[in-house]
Amino acid sequence: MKSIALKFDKTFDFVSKDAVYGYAETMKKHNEALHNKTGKGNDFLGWVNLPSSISETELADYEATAKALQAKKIELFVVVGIGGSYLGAKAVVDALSDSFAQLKGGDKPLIVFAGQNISEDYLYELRELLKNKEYAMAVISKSGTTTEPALAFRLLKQDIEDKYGKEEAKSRIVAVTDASRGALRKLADTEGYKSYVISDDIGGRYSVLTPVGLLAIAVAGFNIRALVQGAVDMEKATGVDVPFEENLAAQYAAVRNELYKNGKLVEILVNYNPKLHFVAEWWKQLYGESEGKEGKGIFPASVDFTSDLHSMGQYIQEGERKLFETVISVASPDREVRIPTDPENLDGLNFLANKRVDEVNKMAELGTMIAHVDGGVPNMLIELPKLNEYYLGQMIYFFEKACGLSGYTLGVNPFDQPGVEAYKKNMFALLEKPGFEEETKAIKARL
Ligand SMILES: O=P(O)(O)OC[C@H]1O[C@](O)(CO)[C@@H](O)[C@@H]1O
Repeated sequence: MKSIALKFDKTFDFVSKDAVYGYAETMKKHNEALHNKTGKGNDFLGWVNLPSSISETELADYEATAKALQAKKIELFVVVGIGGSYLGAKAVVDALSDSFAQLKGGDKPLIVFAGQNISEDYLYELRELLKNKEYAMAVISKSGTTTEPALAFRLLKQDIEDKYGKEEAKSRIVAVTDASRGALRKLADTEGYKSYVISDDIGGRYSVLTPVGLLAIAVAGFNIRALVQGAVDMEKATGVDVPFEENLAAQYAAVRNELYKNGKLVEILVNYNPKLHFVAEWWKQLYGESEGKEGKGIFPASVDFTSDLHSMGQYIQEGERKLFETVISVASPDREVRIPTDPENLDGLNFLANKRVDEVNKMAELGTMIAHVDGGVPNMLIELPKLNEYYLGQMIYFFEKACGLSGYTLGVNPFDQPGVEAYKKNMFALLEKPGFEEETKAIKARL
């Protein structure tokens, strides 16, 4: 089986090859700390050996639940969750789905999301849609206390019970949450929902290969075994005994840290296939929450090319020189479209006649990389042979492992997110949540 590849020669105008390879020992040490659980945040390292420890029983269970829900002829599967409790599933499902699945329909349920925002319009419009659809639901929250999904689920739970009756609704709701803590665990146990446990040692942003991601991906009709197999193979390929020269995760972590040391403060994840848009959103949470702390960290940004070359391209080419790019490139598209010859050639495009659209896309990709490097933006390339479950599984684990290594190199704990509490505290104070009386007084005095 082929593997995803990492190319970073287009960073050597900015950082030296020697400096990058000079990280070999550091990366080995950090990789050992991840595997031996001796580094910061070592109570959140359940993801390190997760792929190889997913059992046949677990996979069969997710598949059976997905089948049982599909058997109800559901048109929609509503996934209620936010952050790591939604982005992984969204990333994989979008990457594998027909671009127009929402309009074309098909025999597999579409996945829609809720609880990933607090927009009243969004919730109203979703509830209107659900009135006329057959659907089921997963409510996913590791802590079981996150406001956004809890609020959405309060509304949607009532709707599904009104539509199907309490008993049938019960068989259409799956909860994914912590084993014992949190309001969602209590609710799921009291109501008797089918439920899955997110283990304590796996943080939300590292949870896509748990039921948090796998259930929805299976309901959407994709092959979770191939996804997990890709991750298993990448777990092996980035193990402690794999030398730096062969360890893609260690190399990626080294290059981005060396670029950061040399003033490249923003990393832009680039794709040339809009199906990868949410892979970048997932990656932004993974790296942003893991590294952005203690006044440090590369800012993770993303663009969809070539679309954004016509909006953000100017800035990337000539704006502040604090950027570097990591391009995700898919070697072969799934479909073939050739450009026809036009005898009149009024549009002047006959120089492209008989070429595949992907050839034009690839030349845009190559031309852009060269232009951006010339403009002072170092470029790395992650190549996926194809956009399928197996290579996505490889890429997910590659990014996770590299993130752990990168965070340790930066000197932070890549597995906590203390900064997220600040907005929550203010929101609760403003909403006068019981227990926040002092904060309410203090914040109101500032308004
Ligand atoms: O799964 P939960 O506990 O609802 O958390 C959702 C998201 O919220 C955060 O905890 C941030 O508040 C993320 O780390 C997490 O992915």
